[in-house]
Formats: sequence, structure tokens, C-alpha cells
Amino acid sequence: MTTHTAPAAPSAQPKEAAAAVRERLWLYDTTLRDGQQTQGVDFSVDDKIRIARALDALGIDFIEGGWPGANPTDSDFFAQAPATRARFTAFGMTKRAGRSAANDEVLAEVVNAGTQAVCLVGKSHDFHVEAALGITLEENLGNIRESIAHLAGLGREALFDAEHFFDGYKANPAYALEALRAALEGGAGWVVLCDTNGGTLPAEIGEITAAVAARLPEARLGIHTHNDTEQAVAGTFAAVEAGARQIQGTLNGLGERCGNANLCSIIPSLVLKPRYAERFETGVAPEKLADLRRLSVTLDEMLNRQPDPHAPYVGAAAFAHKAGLHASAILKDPTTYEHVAPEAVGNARVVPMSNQAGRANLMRRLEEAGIAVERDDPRLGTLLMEVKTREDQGFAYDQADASFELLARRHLGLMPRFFEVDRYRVSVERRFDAQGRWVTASEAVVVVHVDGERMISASESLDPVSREDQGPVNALSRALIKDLGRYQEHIEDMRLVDFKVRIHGQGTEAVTRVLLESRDAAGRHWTTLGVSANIVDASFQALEDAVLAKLVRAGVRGSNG
Ligand SMILES: CC(=O)SCCNC(=O)CCNC(=O)[C@H](O)C(C)(C)COP(=O)(O)OP(=O)(O)OC[C@H]1O[C@@H](n2cnc3c(N)ncnc32)[C@H](O)[C@@H]1OP(=O)(O)O
Ligand SMILES: CC(=O)C(=O)O
Repeated sequence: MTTHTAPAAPSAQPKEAAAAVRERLWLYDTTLRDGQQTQGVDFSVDDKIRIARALDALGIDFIEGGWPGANPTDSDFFAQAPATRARFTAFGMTKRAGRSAANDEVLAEVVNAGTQAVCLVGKSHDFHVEAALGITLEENLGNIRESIAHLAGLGREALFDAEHFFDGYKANPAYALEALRAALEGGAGWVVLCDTNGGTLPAEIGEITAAVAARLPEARLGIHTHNDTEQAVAGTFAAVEAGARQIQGTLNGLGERCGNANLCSIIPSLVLKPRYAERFETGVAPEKLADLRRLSVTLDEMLNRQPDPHAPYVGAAAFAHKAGLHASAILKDPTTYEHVAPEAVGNARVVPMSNQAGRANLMRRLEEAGIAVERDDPRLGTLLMEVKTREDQGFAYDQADASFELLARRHLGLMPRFFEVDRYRVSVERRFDAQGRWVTASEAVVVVHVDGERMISASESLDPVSREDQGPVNALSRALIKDLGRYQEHIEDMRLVDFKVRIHGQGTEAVTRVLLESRDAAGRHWTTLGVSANIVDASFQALEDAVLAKLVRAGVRGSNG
């Protein structure tokens, strides 16, 4: 079996050759500033500290921490900023007209954060100078020049974010270039071309960046794109091809409106793709890249957001091989359907079971579940057929690893006998409680047989502490796991952590598919599913599978040995 081509890592090349050919590309993270401008995102100071440390460990060159003075969180964060190897950067705007840079109170707060680097946003589109600032074009150039000179005079590394640069260049190229010149005259170390509204296409970004690089050969150019045409990453690479040497972006593409260029997509391409790895060196060492998926997921968890499974490189499905043809080839040689090795970014290959699967997927999934079957076992064919038939009825085994394992065990006669459900009942009631509040509450009764003994458990849906209604599925779940006799000790620590409902099919043919995610105290998680025309029944199937999977995976022996 061949393996993925190794990236052109610094250690993989003779030192002299690498130094001679590779140019430095600088990575500038603005998750803590532009990322904070995402609707629904609100970092605490502690969140910011954790993210800054993680970015530093990854090898990011500049960490933009926020706008000191703009809100208490950002001010507190800069006051408690962690020590970083990366250049810690405060963000602000150029001074207002009619006062000196030293007397501008907004700029003073930014400067007083005491960071080594400061990035100021300023206008480079003539329309914005007149419409948004209401000052003359000359006044704006003076504000840029003086603000940057003020920073440089204080010994800070000054960066200039040229807001609306691409739109400005299209409308009035001479003025857009004048804005950059003003920043360079003030002493800017970097001028960053911003596609603030995110509407510039990658080819235009490439052409305009090349034109700027030709007109201002002395300038160190950066690129800052937004994702409003879903091309922020492509625009970033177009700028790099044309001469930009600093990339601004965010983790998971957080950012104003549709987000910024996603560093979780950009960094792996820079490190793993020979086109970039051979030409450029970044601060991210290839071995550090293996932390990327964890960083991406941790950020989502911190923000209570569902990770995007289809995110390139770091998504849970980025290396999922569902189709039978793909899975069959992948098992022979992973490079047949993978552009890079999943481990390079800390991800893992998944070969799910579904109606697109063939024997190769099936073998792989059985292996993962610890079920040994000979490749020519005739039961594999019938199991595959059963999966496909059930998927046609609405089951989705590629999303429910544990239910697939139980189905396979039942089919192969490998399922321990733990308990049998005799019946269950749920009732939902709307009533006044003892305090005279109008509440909804459900009650559930589950009857099971364990080792020949009939056990009846009842539960209600009101949370025992808050007395809030948690719904009929919760009542059912509590009743099912309340007393399973000798199995009880093995299921005490399981919790339902996610519950998803989908309608499969249309009209009278429609059925409800329920997906349940469970976790236990050891941090194991597993997904089960149920399908029925009745949502409660579909939920009960998924609940029963969740308990059975927990017992199977804990290696508990059933009554059949
Ligand atoms: C493209 C970007 O994403 S840049 C980053 C944008 N980020 C943010 O705006 C988040 C943080 N911002 C804030 O907390 C506030 O806007 C503050 C504290 C900076 C300013 O608050 P306020 O003084 O109340 O002003 P307000 O937000 O209403 O309006 C912005 C002001 O800045 C002025 N301004 C905007 N850009 C610039 C600039 N580059 N240079 C100088 N002044 C500017 C505007 O003209 C406006 O002034 P006006 O009210 O006199 O017309
Ligand atoms: C500076 C910035 O965030 C922008 O222009 O989009």
C-alpha cells in the first residue's frame, strides 16, 4: 500500500536548499477581533486567553486580540494578555480629523494596551471617505499618515488594514494607492488589502494585488478577505500568487456576515500542498498541523456551535468514504480517494455504512466494531442487503455507528440477550401545578423482562430540581434506564447529549427518523437511531439501542452467555 506524499517540510529538505528557495509567509489571526464580529459569537476573557494560547502553540505569527477600549471584554483581555511568542496585536482605527493622533482618545486606548504590534483600519475607497467619514480625501490621507507615524514613533510595529481596498481600487485606483502610500510614508510595516464587503472575485483580487505589487514594490502586502461569495480562501490564494505575503483570517472562518478566510482551510494547503510548501515557509511546523482539528472543534465547543462535518480538512466527514467504490479502493490504498493523509491535520478516516456501501465498507465497519467475519462469509451479502433495505425505509446507518453494530450483531447471531421490552406507555398532560402555573408534563411506564423477571419502571418528564418539563422522550429514557436489574450498574453513567429528528419521505409515506447521541463518564460517545411513523416510537427504538450499545461496548455478558 502506498502512503500520501509527504509535504515539503523544512526538515524534509536540505537546509541550504530550503533557505534558498522558500520565502516567509506570515499568518495573522483575527479570530479574537473579526471573529468576534460574527453574529452570535461572544467571547469571554477566559475564552480569548485559551484561544490566544492555542494559536500561539500552533505557530501563528500575529494574534489580533481585539479592539482595546471598544468594550470591557477587549480592554480586560489586553490587561490580562498571555505572554505569547506570536506578535500580540491591538486593533483600532485611524485618528479622526481635526485632532492630532496623540490627542485622539480612541487611538490612545489602542496604544495604551501596550502591544508590540498595532493594526489600524483606515479608508482607501474615496466614496467611503466622503459618505461615511464626511471629510475630504486629503484629510483622510493625513489621518492615515499621522496615525501610523504616531505608532511608529512609539516604537510599535504598525500595520494598516486598507478597508474596502478592492472596491476602492476599482472605483479610483489612484486614490486607493495614495491611501497605501500614506500608510507607508507614516512607517507601516505592512499594508493589508481588505475585501471588506467580500464581493471581489478571486481573479480580480489576483489582478489588483499584482498591480499594487508592481506600483509599490517596497510595500509588504497582506490580504484580508471575506466570504460573501464563498471564495474568501480562493481570494487569499490569488493574492498570495500575486505577491501578498501576509494572510489574515480566522479559525473556522468566523467573522462579520458570512465570515473571513478560514485559516483551518488555508494553513493545511500552505503546509501540505507542494505548490506552496516548496515556495513558502510559515510559522506552522508540519507536526503542529496535527493539532488543527482539535483546535477547530474546541472553538466550536467553546461557542456552543455544532462543528461543520463537511469543513475541509478538519470536518468529521472530510475523510468519510461512503460510496462502495471509494471504500473498496481506500482499503487497498488511501491515496486513491484522499488528497492528503487525515492524520496530517489530526483527522481520521471514516468508512460509514449506508445504501452506497459495498463489502469493503462493511468489512471495515465490522472490523472497527471488533466483529471478526471471513471475507467470503455468505452472511455478509445478506447483511449488506438488510442495511440497504432498511436505509430505503428511512434508516441512516452512516450516521448511527452503534445501531449499525447492533444490527450486524443480530444478523450474525452475535448479540447478547440482555433484556426484552414487553411494552411501554407515555402520556402527555397540560395542567396547573401546585403553584398555579400552567405546565406540560409527561409520564412514562416501561415494562421489561430481565433474566425472566418482569420489571416495571415509571418516570415523569419534570426535571427533579428545576421542575422544568423535559419532554416525553426524556420521561421514556428515564423510565427505561431506571431499573434494568443486574445491568443497572453498567448504564448509570450514560447521558443523552443530542437528539435530532428528521422526516424521511413525503406525504403518507413519510416516517420520522430519530438520531440520539449518548455519552458516558469515560467520554465515550455513540449514536443510535430509530425510524417509525410515530416520533415517540422512533425515539424509543433509538433509546433502546443506546442502552444495548452501552452494554455491548462495555463487554457485559448477557443471559445467553
Ligand atoms: C471593517 C471592520 O470590520 S473594521 C472593525 C469594526 N469593528 C467595530 O466597529 C467594533 C468595535 N467598534 C466600537 O465599539 C465602536 O464603533 C467604537 C468604540 C470604535 C466607536 O464608537 P462611537 O464613537 O460610538 O462611533 P460609532 O460606532 O457610532 O461610529 C463610528 C465612528 O467612527 C468613524 N470612523 C469609522 N472608520 C474610521 C476610520 N477609519 N478612521 C477614523 N474614524 C472612523 C465614523 O465616521 C463614525 O464617526 P461619527 O459618528 O463621527 O460619524
Ligand atoms: C479590516 C477589516 O476587518 C475589513 O476591512 O474587513
